[in-house]
Amino acid sequence: MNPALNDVTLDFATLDEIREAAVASLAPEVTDFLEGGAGDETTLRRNRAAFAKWALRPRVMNGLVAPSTTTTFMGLELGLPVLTAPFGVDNLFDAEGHLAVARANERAGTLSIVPEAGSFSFEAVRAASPAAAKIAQFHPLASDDNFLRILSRVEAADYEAICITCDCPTAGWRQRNLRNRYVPPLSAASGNYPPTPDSEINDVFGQLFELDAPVWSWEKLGRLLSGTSLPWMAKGILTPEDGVAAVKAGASALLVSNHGGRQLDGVISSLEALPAIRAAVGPSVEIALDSGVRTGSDIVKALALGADVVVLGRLAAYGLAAGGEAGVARVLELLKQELHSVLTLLGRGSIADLDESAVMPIEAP
Ligand SMILES: Cc1cc2nc3c(=O)[nH]c(=O)nc-3n(C[C@H](O)[C@H](O)[C@H](O)COP(=O)(O)O)c2cc1C
Ligand SMILES: O=C(O)C(=O)c1ccccc1
Repeated sequence: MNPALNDVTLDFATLDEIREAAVASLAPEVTDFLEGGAGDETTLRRNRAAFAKWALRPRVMNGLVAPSTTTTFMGLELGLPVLTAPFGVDNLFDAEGHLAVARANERAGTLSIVPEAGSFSFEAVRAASPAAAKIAQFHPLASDDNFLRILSRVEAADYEAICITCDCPTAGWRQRNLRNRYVPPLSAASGNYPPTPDSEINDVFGQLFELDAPVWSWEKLGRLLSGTSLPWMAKGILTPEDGVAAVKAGASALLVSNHGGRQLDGVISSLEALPAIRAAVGPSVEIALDSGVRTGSDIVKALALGADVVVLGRLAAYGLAAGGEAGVARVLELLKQELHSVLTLLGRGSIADLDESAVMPIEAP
């Protein structure tokens, strides 16, 4: 964050202004790292195009009063059907990183998914905001011992749910970073791995830079998580087959995601993937969706097509870069206001009222 922006943060009138302020405050190679995708960025573009292929179907004059946006996800209460995404190397965007993200979520009544590869430890983020830092994300990478050690820390710090990132055994082929000769600093991803002689940081995140990294199995993941009483969600699901496999391994929730177009270029958008995954796992499995969510009407479309909540990656990071805690809080506030406007104009009194009748497929404009 540019400190000069501090006192004007609440003047941000639109989410686009927040993105512009973020880009203005970051070095160009950091902006490319944040905004870029893998390969030709086909999937990155597709994530946005997918939302434009659905129109809203409003019902008017139905006597509704102010819409309700409260819900629950994985047993946790939310004022909005929104979580912020686990994004690593967060002190590249603001010195307070996920401490600020969690505090902003607390202000909005939403929750933060706290990353293993963040600049602050799970314990520190939880302490900064026990009300919002309730879900810890970690990677099925490197040794079983390290995975179980992280799990124990998350349990001891009183996190209430877990998110396992399943689509990132190795980093995607990110051409902007290659052209910029840019690799984000390992130190910014080391909040959970302070540099001691026996630190395993290089085992865990070193694997992200290996091309032929070993990939875990559902069977192994399910076995290592069988000892925890915390519910877990599988992040990075794009097919009904993997949705069903994750549930079989013990997941109670799925995060339908292509990692914001940053992993395998050429895959479908998460919004396109969602309906078949919902159909395959049925109504009892909770589903979150990320990758391309940028507006209140995007939230409505994702929920109408089968998601229970959405997760914000770039939008949260833009807020952080534009104004630290206040910037993220402003992102969440503007989204909430837009969501209220859209629900009222759509004639839906609560997010539970969002089903397929709220949308129709159209030719992309
Ligand atoms: C800078 C950055 C860092 C990220 N780091 C992680 C990470 O450490 N773990 C993870 O599971 N996903 C990570 N992601 C992916 C996000 O959790 C999320 O899936 C993605 O940003 C959603 O798409 P969106 O940015 O279009 O909202 C990262 C994303 C960005 C932009
Ligand atoms: O950049 C990413 O998408 C990502 O997942 C990540 C993972 C570890 C450290 C930093 C970013």
